[in-house]
Amino acid sequence: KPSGLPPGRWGVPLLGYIPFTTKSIEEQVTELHKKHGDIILWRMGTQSMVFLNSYKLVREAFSRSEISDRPDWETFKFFEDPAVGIGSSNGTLWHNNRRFALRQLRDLGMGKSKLVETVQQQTLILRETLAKTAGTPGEMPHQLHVSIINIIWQMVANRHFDAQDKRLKGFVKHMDDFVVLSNRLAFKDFMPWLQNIMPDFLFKILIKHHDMVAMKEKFFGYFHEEIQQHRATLDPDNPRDVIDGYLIEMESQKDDPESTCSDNDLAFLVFDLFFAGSETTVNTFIWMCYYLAAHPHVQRKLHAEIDEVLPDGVLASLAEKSRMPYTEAVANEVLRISTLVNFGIQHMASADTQLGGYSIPKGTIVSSNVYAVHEDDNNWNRPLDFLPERWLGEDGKFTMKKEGFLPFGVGKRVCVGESLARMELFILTTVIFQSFTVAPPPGKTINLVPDLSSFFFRKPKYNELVFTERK
Ligand code: HEM
Repeated sequence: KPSGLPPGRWGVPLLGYIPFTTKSIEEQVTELHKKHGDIILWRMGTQSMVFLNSYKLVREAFSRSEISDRPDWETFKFFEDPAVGIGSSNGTLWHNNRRFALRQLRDLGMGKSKLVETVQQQTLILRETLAKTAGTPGEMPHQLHVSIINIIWQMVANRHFDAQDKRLKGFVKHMDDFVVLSNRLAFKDFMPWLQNIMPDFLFKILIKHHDMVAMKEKFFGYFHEEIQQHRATLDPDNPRDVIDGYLIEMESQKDDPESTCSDNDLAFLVFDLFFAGSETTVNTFIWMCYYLAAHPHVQRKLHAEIDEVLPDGVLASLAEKSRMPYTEAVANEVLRISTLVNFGIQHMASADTQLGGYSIPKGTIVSSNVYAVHEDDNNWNRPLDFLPERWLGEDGKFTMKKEGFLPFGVGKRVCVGESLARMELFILTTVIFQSFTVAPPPGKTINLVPDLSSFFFRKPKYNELVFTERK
């Protein structure tokens, strides 16, 4: 092991350190954190993975441009070289796309009534769906997924679909299949030498190369079709959505040799907004329902605030947000305690650098251990308890505490959809809990232990819920 690297697991060449244990990566990283401190190294295959366990280190690292690239992984790039879109790209193209996306999300996602109305409408559809099964135990209806996807479709392509729409069903299925297939690409990223010792056709079977390529064509076919339809009906003076916005920008740069715009880039940008914006929001709301079902006294306070500020079924818009500190506190506490994206999205060092007194060579993968930060008792009093009150000042007002809070990341690659996600959570929570009480089925309890089987998400485990209509 070269000197100067953070402490941790090095292992053997090519394979790195392979533990013989059934423990999840999160459990193992937690053990390494306890043993070695706030910065640890774990060599997985050929990849040097550094995990940062304190807020201070994460903020310092992710504010630096030399630790703001994405890994050069096929799992992120999907056979595009160099990567395009926003979530996986680097350099000037990423910069341009990030600026573009932030501008679009600022115009469409915050306060502008069109998207707020869409979120309200989609939440009302969810409310109707829940009303049909009120009083009977069941899982969170699929309509939640459909509603969240429709909100993104509306913003991106000015469209929405019926829950029964075949195209939407195909779209949701492709998205799930894509996640499963992309896991196979990890072989290419973590053990690239396999490609040199295996016949090409066998390696392609291993990573399901042909299935992935076929899936990519089908999936991206949707977006290219949508882009063509938009181009054919574009009115530059009245942009309808993100696709129109991009096409206008592309046209204005058509004579600029430095322009990074292309149809393919736009298709990936659209994909990134769907991908980054749907599972995250859906699962955060499921966590919200689970925590409220498990903590009826919190739910009662939430109901009281909703009834006071939004009497007689008045629909929430963003105007009420500042008068609903408890609702905001509940949302923040759910984001903290559930830690959905437990290792953030991976960054990569684009140059040799130093961090926390250790060397970080170019190419090192750097992850935040968000779970460690969210349960750090230097940042939080009784971190393992669900206490929305921790977000309220003595005057009862909501106080945003940034130190030690990382659900959306921090620094140069911080989530571009945070304001949209917060707006969705606010409207979903107020509209659904205005109408319903949620509880576990009689005699049962809610299991709040997360499913740690996936590297990227700390998903809620399956729990049955009973939504009961409020009088
Ligand atoms: C509760 C919901 C959400 C959570 C918890 C969440 C969390 C995150 C996290 C942890 C990152 C990685 C930051 C980093 O690399 O350091 C991220 C990036 C990103 N998020 Fe979100 N997100 C949510 C909703 C959304 C929504 C609604 C959208 C847009 C529709 C979105 C779009 C993105 C994009 C495009 C990136 C990549 C940014 C870049 O690479 O520069 N997210 N998000």
